[in-house]
Amino acid sequence: MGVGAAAIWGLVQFSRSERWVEHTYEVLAQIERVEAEVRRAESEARAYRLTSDPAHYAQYLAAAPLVRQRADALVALVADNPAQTSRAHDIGTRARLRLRELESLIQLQRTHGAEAAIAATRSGEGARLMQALIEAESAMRDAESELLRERKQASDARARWVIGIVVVGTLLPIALLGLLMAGLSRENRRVRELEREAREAMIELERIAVRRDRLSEQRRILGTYTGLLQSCQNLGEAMALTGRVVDELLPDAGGRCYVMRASQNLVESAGTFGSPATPSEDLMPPEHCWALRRGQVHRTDTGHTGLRCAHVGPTAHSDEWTLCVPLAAHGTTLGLLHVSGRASTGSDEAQADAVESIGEQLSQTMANLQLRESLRVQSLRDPLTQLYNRRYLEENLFRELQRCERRGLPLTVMMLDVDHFKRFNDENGHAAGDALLARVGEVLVDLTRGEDIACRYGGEEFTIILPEANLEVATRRAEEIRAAIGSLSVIHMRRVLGPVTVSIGVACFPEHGGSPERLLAAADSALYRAKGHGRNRVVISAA
Ligand SMILES: Nc1nc2c(ncn2[C@@H]2O[C@H](COP(=O)(O)OP(=O)(O)OP(=O)(O)O)[C@@H](O)[C@H]2O)c(=O)[nH]1
Repeated sequence: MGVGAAAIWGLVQFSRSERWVEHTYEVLAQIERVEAEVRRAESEARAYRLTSDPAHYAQYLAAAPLVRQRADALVALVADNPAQTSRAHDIGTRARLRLRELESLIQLQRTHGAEAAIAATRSGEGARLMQALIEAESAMRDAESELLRERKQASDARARWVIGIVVVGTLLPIALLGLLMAGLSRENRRVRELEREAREAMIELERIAVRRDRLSEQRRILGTYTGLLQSCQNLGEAMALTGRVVDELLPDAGGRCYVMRASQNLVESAGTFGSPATPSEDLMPPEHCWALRRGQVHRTDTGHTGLRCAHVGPTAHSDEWTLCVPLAAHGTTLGLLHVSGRASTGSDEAQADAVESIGEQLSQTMANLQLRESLRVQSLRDPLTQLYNRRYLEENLFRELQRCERRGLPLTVMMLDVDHFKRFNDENGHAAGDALLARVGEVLVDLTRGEDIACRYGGEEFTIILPEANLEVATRRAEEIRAAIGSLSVIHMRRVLGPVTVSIGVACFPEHGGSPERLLAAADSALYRAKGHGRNRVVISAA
């Protein structure tokens, strides 16, 4: 706005200066016109003097008033400048003087002839008057030229000022516009940055919400798992449940649950689940797994530099990860939980943590189940021979008998007693007697089938139930047992003990009895008879 006003003011001033310059030129032109008219009148007067042609006289008469007019116009033109007005008056006066001298010459010619007029010119008066006029004109012209110079300078200065104003007026808005644009661009960038940060914050929030939902879902699954785990009756159930839960938590991964054998020298797969990214051995020594060696969780993937376990197959995918969680409780290694998957399927640290929690829960459960199992075994087995005890025998004989009866199958009971065991004890010591009984127990396990039930009935007396075995088969088996025990050589305290013999009584369902009591009594009676007939023999019930 200010720049515009200054520019307009500058233009007005410039135009005013220019008008003054034009005015100066006008003044100079007017001086020339005055002189030109004077010279025209002078020329016509001279021509008339020389030719006496009235046409020239008429021309002179026409030129003379113009001289006065031009001189008056010159005075009017410089009316604003007193010095120049005075000079203009001087020019007018001298021009009129020159005209008057010409007129006097013309009158002289008209009255005395051309010769007289020509003679009059020789006085030089005309040349002096003309010279005076030229000098007056020159003085005025010089003064006007000085004015012209000053006015041109003023005009140029104003022109420069206007140009300056215009340039400033043009560049300033451009500069301001540039600054404004830079500010806007900065603001725009800031807004975009804020938008980006807001977007990232939203994405992070969503991620956190998804993670929170996933974690609460994991907690729910783990809570249910822990509850169900406590109700598992055996290791098989616990392993199957664990497989299902790991599958639920890591649907794109898979693996195996392993159980440590009682010998502690092999870890055996007890169940598989999901789709593992890489296979893992069924049966392996514990040394094949870094987690079992070190007793701590072992991971391999791009973020973990852990060594690959020997039980895991070769890498099939670049984004593959493996996780081995040792299952241990009370300082005893119970097994291993092994999972493998691929990072691209979205499994994360939280899921790995969940698998570790599963490992901890499972370890506790395995320890409890093993404890329960050992208590159960203890309550059912004889600790010296590891054979079933009498309580177990009585419970199962009834059940097996019913099963065989329902299916129309035979069942045989053998009663076995070590001959002269008292003497053996007396000669070799009670500990040697124990060693012998334990060895006899092993023979009985070796020579019976899985479904047969070998028990220590009490003392040096054993009972074997052979479901589905008839008298003939059972007698053959009894002979084999008798022969095997007869050829035993037991080494105790670096001494070879024995040999010993056994007597066996055999009773068969349905021939010798239909109830557990009757069968046991029949077998015992047969054993008694075997003893009576000299021992080291098999006697079939006579009932
Ligand atoms: N070392 C040991 N001895 C036992 C155990 N249970 C019972 N005995 C002994 O076994 C012996 C059984 O002796 P007896 O019943 O007289 O029978 P036996 O000497 O084998 O004679 P026969 O049966 O007639 O051939 C007793 O001396 C018991 O002390 C045991 O767990 N360990």
